Amino acid sequence: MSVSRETIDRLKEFSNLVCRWNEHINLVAPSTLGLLEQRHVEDSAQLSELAPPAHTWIDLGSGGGFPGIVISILRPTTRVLLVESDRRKSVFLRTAVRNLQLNAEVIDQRIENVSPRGGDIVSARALAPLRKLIPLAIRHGVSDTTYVFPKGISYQQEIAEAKTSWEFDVDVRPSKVNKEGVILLMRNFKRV
Ligand SMILES: C[S@@+](CC[C@H](N)C(=O)[O-])C[C@H]1O[C@@H](n2cnc3c(N)ncnc32)[C@H](O)[C@@H]1O
Repeated sequence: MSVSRETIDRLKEFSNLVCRWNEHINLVAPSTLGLLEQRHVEDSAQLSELAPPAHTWIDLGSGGGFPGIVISILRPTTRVLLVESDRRKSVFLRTAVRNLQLNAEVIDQRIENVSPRGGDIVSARALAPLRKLIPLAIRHGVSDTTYVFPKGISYQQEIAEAKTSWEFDVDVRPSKVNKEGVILLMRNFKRV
């Protein structure tokens, strides 16, 4: 990842905040905290490299800010909306947005209840299998939205399952961080 010194400092500031809050709430699995930068920060940052430019990026189920806060640090001119229904996590996300003065908004509601927001990009990491994720995500997209979903080893099975209900274009990119993982760049969903 080639970014400015200032951006690296902001990513470090965010990682430090995650570590401090993780003593009180489970933002990331404690077993992954030692590898926070690689497992979570770089894994999130690679989504920004793969996705096209955007005015609005909507991250569903942002949890501890992955990828939403990382995207907002890397893309300061993109408006990032972070949807997270867990009250304590949304308080954490608001604290991160305020401390880092990010161009981002936290929506502390269930995705199903949020009015459609028309994102140029919609992302979700570790939220749900594709067949459940697609209906949640497409409510927040428009006709040319790119959907960015990091997935693990069972991604082919998830795609096959989703194809029983949906037609779509999918571009499968290897993850730079997880050798069994991929990033799905999806577009043009239509009900079968
Ligand atoms: C497994 S965590 C993943 C968090 C983060 N994206 C990551 O990769 O570390 C899933 C998150 O989605 C949130 N979530 C699950 N279902 C949701 C819903 N229907 N609406 C809003 N948030 C939801 C949970 O509270 C949780 O923080």
